[in-house]
Amino acid sequence: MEPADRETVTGLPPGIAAAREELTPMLSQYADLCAAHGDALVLFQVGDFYEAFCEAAEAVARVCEVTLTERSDSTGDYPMAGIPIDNAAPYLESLLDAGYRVALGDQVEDAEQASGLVDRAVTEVITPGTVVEDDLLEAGTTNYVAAVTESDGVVGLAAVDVSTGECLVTSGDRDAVAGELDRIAPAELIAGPAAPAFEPSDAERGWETHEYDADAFDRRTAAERLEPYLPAPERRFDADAELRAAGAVLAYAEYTQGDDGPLSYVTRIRRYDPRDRLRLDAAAQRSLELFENRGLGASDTLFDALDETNCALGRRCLERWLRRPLVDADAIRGRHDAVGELADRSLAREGVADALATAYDLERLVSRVSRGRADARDLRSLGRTLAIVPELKATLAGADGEVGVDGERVADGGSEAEGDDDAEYPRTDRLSDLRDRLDELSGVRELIDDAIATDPPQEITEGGVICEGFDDDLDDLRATEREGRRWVADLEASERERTGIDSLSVGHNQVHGYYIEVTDANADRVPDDYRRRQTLKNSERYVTPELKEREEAIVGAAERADALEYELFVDVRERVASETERIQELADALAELDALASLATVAVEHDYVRPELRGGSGADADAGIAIEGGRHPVVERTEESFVPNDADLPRGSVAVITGPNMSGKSTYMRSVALAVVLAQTGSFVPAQAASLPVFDRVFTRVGASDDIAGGQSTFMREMSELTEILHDAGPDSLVLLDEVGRGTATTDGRAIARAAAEFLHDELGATALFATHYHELTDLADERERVFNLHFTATREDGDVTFLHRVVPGASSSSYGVEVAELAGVPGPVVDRARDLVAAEEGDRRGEPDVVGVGTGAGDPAVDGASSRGPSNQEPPDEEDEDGTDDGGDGTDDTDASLREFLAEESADDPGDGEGGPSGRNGRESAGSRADAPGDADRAVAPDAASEVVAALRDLDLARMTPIEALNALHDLQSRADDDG
Ligand SMILES: Nc1ncnc2c1ncn2[C@@H]1O[C@H](COP(=O)(O)OP(=O)(O)OP(=O)(O)O)[C@@H](O)[C@H]1O
Repeated sequence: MEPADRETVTGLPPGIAAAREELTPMLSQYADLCAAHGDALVLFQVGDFYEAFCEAAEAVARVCEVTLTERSDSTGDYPMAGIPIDNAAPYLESLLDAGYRVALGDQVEDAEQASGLVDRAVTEVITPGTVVEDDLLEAGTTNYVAAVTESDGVVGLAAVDVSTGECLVTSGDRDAVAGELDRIAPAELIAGPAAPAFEPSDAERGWETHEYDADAFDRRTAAERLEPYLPAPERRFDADAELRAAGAVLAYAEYTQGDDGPLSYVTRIRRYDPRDRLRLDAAAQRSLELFENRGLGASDTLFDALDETNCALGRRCLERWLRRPLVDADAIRGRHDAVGELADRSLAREGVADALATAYDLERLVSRVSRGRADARDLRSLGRTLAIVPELKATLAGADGEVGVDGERVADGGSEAEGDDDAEYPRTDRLSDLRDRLDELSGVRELIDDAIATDPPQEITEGGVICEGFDDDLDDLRATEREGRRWVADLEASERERTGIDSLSVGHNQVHGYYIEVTDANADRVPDDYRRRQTLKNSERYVTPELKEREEAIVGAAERADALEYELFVDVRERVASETERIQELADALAELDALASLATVAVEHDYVRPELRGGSGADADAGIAIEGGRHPVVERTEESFVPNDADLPRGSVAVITGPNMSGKSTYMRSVALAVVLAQTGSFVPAQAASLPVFDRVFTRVGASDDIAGGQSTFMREMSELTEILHDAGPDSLVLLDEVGRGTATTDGRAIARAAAEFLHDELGATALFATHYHELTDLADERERVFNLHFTATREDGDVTFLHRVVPGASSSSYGVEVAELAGVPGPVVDRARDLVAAEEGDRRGEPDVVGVGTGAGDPAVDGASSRGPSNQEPPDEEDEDGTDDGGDGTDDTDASLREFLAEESADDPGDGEGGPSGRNGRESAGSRADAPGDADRAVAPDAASEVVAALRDLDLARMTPIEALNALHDLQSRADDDG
């Protein structure tokens, strides 16, 4: 969102610029910071507030809903608005939401020590992609800023998460980088010179793009910038564009963190090749509902189904894995091994989960530590997280009394299993490796334990953060302070005794310090050494020379102790920061362990099975998908009785799936694709058994009304997605096509669907699942070697339609539309009539005598009219189509049509007109024109009440109705038929 007045409030507000010559020293300092941060709104620390002035103040007041005040000084009268520093987060969030970048101009010297104007500097520029404040970041998520640029025809992409220090670099052609951007979904994108434009394919996961200093993308500048992070950077990247993008994104990240030099916590710059990961573009992520589900509740996503992580580190890791599943079979098997071991070892799994539940977000903590922003509580949290490491290592090595897979009890990790060393834990390389990577960092932990108080205050300048015993000087100062206070505490008793005044009391206040209070009634008994300090209504307050001396000693010791504590704290923080890299490596290991344990928990709790990975070389090279009793991981949790289905898809085969609406086609196809995605993520899969090849890309194209295409032309979108698939898919791709072609006129749609299926099979060799209502596509099974048909069925019981959700071989009856209408209770005459019309149309196409109105269609009430080869089981003895493959394009289709298609075509003025589009299918318009259409009189319309119902039936715009709307409409028609009857 770009605020309309952004340019007047970012950089130097015009009001300040106009008064440049007369500004007070403070405003002049403000003006300098504004001028240096032309793209940001500067918030300027004045005591406990961040203030903005003039037009910037107006924006802050409006966006943050705070009061706009007027300030007067030698500059003149001008508006001012401020937000409290100790509760700045919600206001900063509002400013970010309103599209501003915010520069924090902090006081960088102690106001009390400053002679004259306090020094201020911008310590951080808060932007959507570079926020580091916990309050502004969602736990367990990543927040990237990315940079793109093009060089030598290669597009480079670099992304950094400033809150954790993670940095990713890759390159490719424009499409590959677009796919990666969709996957990474940065909050902010900075574009270098010559960078192609990248629009998010999903507005809700969109990024804000802006251009950034072209110099930062310069090769030499970028290399210099990278040097402290990565020695000899020129040799580390595959492409020049990668180096430039990486240099620029780090330049931007440094700028937002106050331009204080290299970010020491960015220690892991990871270069990767998009081809090393299963490619899942935004369309696939969306239609497989990996991270979002806009149909069901927002939480009904694959990620939610898998997320049993116990800490933010693991959650981020699992998300990364799911966004970028593996393609290397050994790496995948490594994860499966570990998941399997954790699934088998319930004690270890639970131990890991319990320990990790107490882990803090180590990545964000350590980045705060190395930025010098961590407080004492952060260090304590870090220490507590380190404390779980020994426990985790022991748990992985086999806790006391752990029961082995074979049911044998395993003590202390020792082996008791059948004389082999199987029971040595961890059993798998992956978990052993993880255990070895669990660095106890005992030095850091002991330092924190020894130095930092157990429950320290948030403020690090006011004492109470360093433990006693850590530093002798500090202990001495605290002892002096304590001794002084004890003396004061005893003073009351001793003075009462000395003076004989029982009501004498000793107290303290901020202004006057310690005092001895005596009521006026006892004034005459006050000793000579008392000096009056304050007069109250009925009493006087005094000090004695000794009390004053003690007070000075106490205050002096306390102040020096506070200052020393701060120094000690900063020193401890720096010592911890010097171990940043090791802590980050530990964070990685904890994250992976949590993600693996989460996958194991899901596998156990939801009865997943380890998939066998096939493919590669030898006899297995052509192995395809073989799933027994597969389930949809999300739908099975919401559907009380989910029906498992098998999937047997040889490599390069195309399954044409037919069946009524709502019968389960989409769910089935998605279950298959999700099994592939899950397996390559390292997860087990929801099935009884699964054997899967490793795919390199999953493509999906779901039907127009299943898609959330906003205001776009759905057909156009459908076709561009199809284009991408037909360009890019290959033998290692899995393709899901759900009702391709339904967004346009039936004849065209059918032709496109068929041609696409043929191309997938003949040219691309991709493994594909193709759900369609175009029954003619089932003919392909006769014509193509690796095309086969599957269908879904429904039955009726006591008048209720029941979808069996079971996939069976063969094609469904071509007229399932009519049969579902019958099952739903559409009156008999209408169903019969519809059946006649279908038969007539089929007859017409085959040049048979017109059967319209003859009323042949008794039909079989069971919908499961499977025929393994295409046409309806109600057809007259089949006369083989002569050219059943290829005339879709001319509009004179020679195959049968379902009722729905028939009606849709009937409503178009010219069935051969490919321009029909959605408006050509508007039932209402075409019904009007039909009355005058030549030949209409020939069409026998039943002379009874049903004719009205038939007319209404025609008026339905089936192509645009949801299944529920269709059922409601049928219900309505039925009521009307009943009324008429
Ligand atoms: N195997 C199954 N077991 C139980 N319920 C299922 C199963 N498959 C699907 N369903 C239920 O049926 C509903 C419809 O399924 P789905 O959307 O897959 O049907 P469809 O045939 O693709 O429909 P359409 O052709 O209208 O897109 C789902 O929302 C789900 O609740």
